[in-house]
Amino acid sequence: MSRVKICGLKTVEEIRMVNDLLPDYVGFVFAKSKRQISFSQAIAMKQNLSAKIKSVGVFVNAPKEEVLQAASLGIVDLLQLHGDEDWEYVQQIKAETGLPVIKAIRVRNREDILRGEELPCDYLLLDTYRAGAYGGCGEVFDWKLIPMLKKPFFLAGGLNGENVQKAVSRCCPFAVDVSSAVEEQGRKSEEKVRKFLKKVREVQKYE
Ligand SMILES: O=C(O)c1ccccc1NCC(=O)[C@H](O)[C@H](O)COP(=O)(O)O
Repeated sequence: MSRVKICGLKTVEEIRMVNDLLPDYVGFVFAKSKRQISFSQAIAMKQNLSAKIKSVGVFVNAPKEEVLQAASLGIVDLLQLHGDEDWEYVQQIKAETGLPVIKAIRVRNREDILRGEELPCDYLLLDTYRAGAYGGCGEVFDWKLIPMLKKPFFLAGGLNGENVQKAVSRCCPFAVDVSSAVEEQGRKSEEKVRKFLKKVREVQKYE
């Protein structure tokens, strides 16, 4: 049964909306992005978030102190490292925060994914590679590149209400992750999030 992460929420209103729909995870983007939020925004959002939904802090090559601060503020239940963080960085963040770590891999080829498996993280997140952008691009990568993996993985990159059932059946991810396709004018759309969740839950009913 694939879980669902809705990434890039920016407001308490969006939090109230997902509290009714209950995805498994929401992502708070602290990296430079059109979806970037501050720690004080995240505090208000986490205070209003249902205890049934876990919050994931998304960082790109951040100073370790920044990640440790987010962990100590209690605004994140998991950490997503979405940049070029190496083995030592991942290991240190995991040891010092005690939080589960998701390491994002921007996939160009199968070797990128296999190298990711060697990192001391709890989960991988497989996303589309696009030069000059770290994430949230809304583009699909070639799922045929995904090998058999030992680690559970989040599948990201251009997922939407039309392709997510195929993605779940073909790739069997631990979770699917979406951002761009559930937005309307830069905000998460209730209708699109609802449809995405329905599609994921539907495919699993028939398996
Ligand atoms: O979403 C962003 O703006 C972002 C910026 C920098 C690093 C990571 C970012 N997002 C991480 C995610 O987990 C997204 O959900 C993932 O990249 C998929 O996005 P999309 O293809 O738009 O569904």
